[in-house]
Order: sequence, then C-alpha cells, then structure tokens
Amino acid sequence: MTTSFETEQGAGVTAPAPAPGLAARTRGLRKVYRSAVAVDQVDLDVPEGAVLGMLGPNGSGKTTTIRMLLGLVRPTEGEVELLGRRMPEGARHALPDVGALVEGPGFHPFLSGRENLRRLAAAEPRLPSSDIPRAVEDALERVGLGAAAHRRYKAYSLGMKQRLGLAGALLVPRRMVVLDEPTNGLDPAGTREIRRIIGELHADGVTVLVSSHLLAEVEATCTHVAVLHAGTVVAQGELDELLESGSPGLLVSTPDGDKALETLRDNRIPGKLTPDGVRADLTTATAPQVVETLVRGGVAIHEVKRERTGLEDLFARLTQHETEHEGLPEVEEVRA
Ligand SMILES: Nc1ncnc2c1ncn2[C@@H]1O[C@H](COP(=O)(O)OP(=O)(O)OP(=O)(O)O)[C@@H](O)[C@H]1O
Repeated sequence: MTTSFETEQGAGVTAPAPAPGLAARTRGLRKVYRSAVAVDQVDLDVPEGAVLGMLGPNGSGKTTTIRMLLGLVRPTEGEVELLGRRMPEGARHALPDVGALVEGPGFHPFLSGRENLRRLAAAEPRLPSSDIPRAVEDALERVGLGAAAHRRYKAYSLGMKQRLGLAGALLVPRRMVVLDEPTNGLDPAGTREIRRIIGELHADGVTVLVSSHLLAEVEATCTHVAVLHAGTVVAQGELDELLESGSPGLLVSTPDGDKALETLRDNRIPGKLTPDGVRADLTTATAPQVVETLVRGGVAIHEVKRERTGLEDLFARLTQHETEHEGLPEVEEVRA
C-alpha cells in the first residue's frame, strides 16, 4: 500500500504508508560529514504515546539523529518519517504538531524572554494572534520563568535559556515533543521540573523523544529507550524489558560464603559463590527476602548490592570506553 506525501512545493510524491502506531521512524539513516560518520544505519522506532529516551555518550549521534528527524539536516542516506510524513519534504505539515528544544534555539539576545516567545508564537501556524498573549504567559509559567520573563535573553543563565527553549516547544498543544538534552545546565530543582513536565506530557498522550547521556535520567522519565554508540543504535526497546534483560542477581559480601550458600539453598533460592561472598538469584525471591533469609540463618553481611542489569552493564561499558579516552578513572564494573 502506498500513500501520497506532499513535498515542500506541494507536489505529491509516492512513499510507503505511514507506520501504524509509530510517531516517528527512521530506516537506514546515515549522516556523513566531511570529517566523520555522525550517524550510521540507524533504524529508530518511536511508538505513539511513548517517552523514548535516546541515550548515548557525547558524540554518539543523538543530536544529529534528532536534527534529521526534524528535517533540520538532510540525511546522506536513509528514510525519516515524522507523524506519518516523509522528512524533510513533509516538514510543513508535520512540524506544527511537533514542539522541539534543540541545541542553540535562535533567540534574540536583546529581547526579553517574553518578547522572544511572542515572536515564536507569531510563527505558530495554528495559533490565532488573539491567543498569543495567553499562550505565552501559560508557557512561561509552566517552565517557571514567569518572574524572569521581562529580563533580556542575554542575561539568562544556561538553565533559564533551556527553560525558554522548552516554553517555545510548549506554546501550543503538540502530538510530539522532542527535547535534546533538556536538563543541560539545570540545577536539581530544574531537572525535577523537566521530569514533571515530561510526565504531564506523557499523561496527556503526547509522544516525547528526549536525549540524554545519563542513564539515571532516562530511567526516571522514559517508557522506552534507544542506546546510541558511535552513530549506531546498539539497543532499543521498552525500558523495563531492557533493564530486566540478563538474570537479576543480588551480590552479598560476606566472610561466611559457604554458610550463606547453604542457607540460600535450604530456602530454595539459587545462588553461587563469588570472591566476596555469594550471588543470589532474584528470579524467585526479592532482595529483602534474600537478606532476611541470610540474617535469620546467622550469616554476617558486610554489603549488599544489586548486580547490574543488561542495560546498566551495556551503558557502563560504553561510557567506560568514553572515560578511558578522556583519561578519567574507569567506571567500576560489578560482576558475579
Ligand atoms: N556539523 C557537523 N560537522 C562535522 N561533524 C559533525 C557535525 N555535527 C556533528 N558532527 C560529528 O558527528 C558526531 C555525532 O555528533 P552529535 O552532536 O550528533 O552527537 P551527540 O550524541 O548529540 O553528542 P553530545 O551529547 O555531545 O551533543 C560527532 O563526532 C560530531 O563531532
């Protein structure tokens, strides 16, 4: 089945039917700059209504992928579909439904936050001019910039600039919101506010694509994750499934390894000896149950920690590679 897409000039072109259930999709996406392959063979699926975290170390291709999704950069090869439109040709039709915070929003340094937002709002095709003042004030309040709205953009901190960019993305109701490293420059309170806003968008059924180089941030906000490394997607899917991949285990540090193993086995909890004590399998028992069982069995416990899950382990290896390059200490790997 095929359907007709409009080009920027309005002429129809034949393209595959929009993928059902997907707000955005890329196939074989590749971007080559003169000096580097920024993105290579990226097949990304962003399910409708999901909060998808694009997770990757610096330089892994997150921003380039997002820019191609939004039609800001033309791919060297491959296809991009955004809200059922082929990009960049369908940009005029898809983009009014997409709010985006991408690197370096073009705000005017000598205008206030409010004046900058009004200029942005005037360019929103679906916002009648009589609604602009209300939409601007609502967006300013939503990102916590109401009190600083009169100040010039050039006097804003990095965090305030991020908030203004976010306000621009939220000027009108959207089907999809794309946020490139939205917590950059924000303090912990600002980070919590971004999480809250993402949660609200998700509750309203809006699809959110958010990039981050922090696993904890993706874990706190996302339903899905795509892990990028050196321009390619190395893992993709529902967050829970990826976190649970690999059998979960609890590492118990104890001088009584043999006694601990015997106690676990007496209580039908699979386990094995490790250099520091035992590893208890958590498929049949929870972590508190394992600890309680060992304590009741008279086992001395020095330390207990959860074994890294598949996603944590994968991401630790990727970021370890990155920190080695920077000459920083290696990320500690925990293995049974
Ligand atoms: N305009 C450009 N010209 C040349 N190389 C570029 C350009 N934009 C990106 N690159 C290169 O492409 C690679 C991917 O960059 P990109 O900004 O997409 O990564 P990222 O994951 O968003 O990184 P960060 O978290 O640091 O923003 C990097 O090696 C980068 O140097």
